[in-house]
Amino acid sequence: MNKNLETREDIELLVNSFYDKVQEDELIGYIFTDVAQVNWDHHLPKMYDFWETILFGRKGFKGNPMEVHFKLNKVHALEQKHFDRWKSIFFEIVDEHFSGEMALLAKQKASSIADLMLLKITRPF
Ligand code: HEM
Repeated sequence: MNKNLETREDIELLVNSFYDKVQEDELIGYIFTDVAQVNWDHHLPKMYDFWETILFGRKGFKGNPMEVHFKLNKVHALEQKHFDRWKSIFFEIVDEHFSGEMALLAKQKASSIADLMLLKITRPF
């Protein structure tokens, strides 16, 4: 039985492991490393804040994820297959480290945000 997802440290572990795996992925890794040339020192803390806000309701995240991905899509088309892979890596990493209600919630939230993002990107009206 894995541990519950309950602290900032847990989120840091989740986010770090997730993006380690994302960067190595042959289908979506290059979008982060080559296309967007993500500055990880900047992006990772932002993602800790994002997930703390989503899961624990703590104020802290400032950003506009829909806008960021909308712009990214103009540089490199983001398609269903990319979001499917994003979700499957996220699910895998959550399940590798955590169990319990928060782990389930993290997967549900990730999934619904990903689906909404793809919908907005493909039908921007
Ligand atoms: C294939 C799918 C995706 C790709 C390729 C992608 C890629 C990116 C990239 C390149 C950035 C900008 C990083 C930077 O330079 O600072 C970013 C930011 C971000 N992404 Fe994604 N992303 C994807 C899906 C998602 C999903 C499903 C979520 C949420 C569940 C998400 C949440 C975020 C957030 C919160 C930010 C920060 C936004 C901000 O700065 O306001 N991404 N993403």
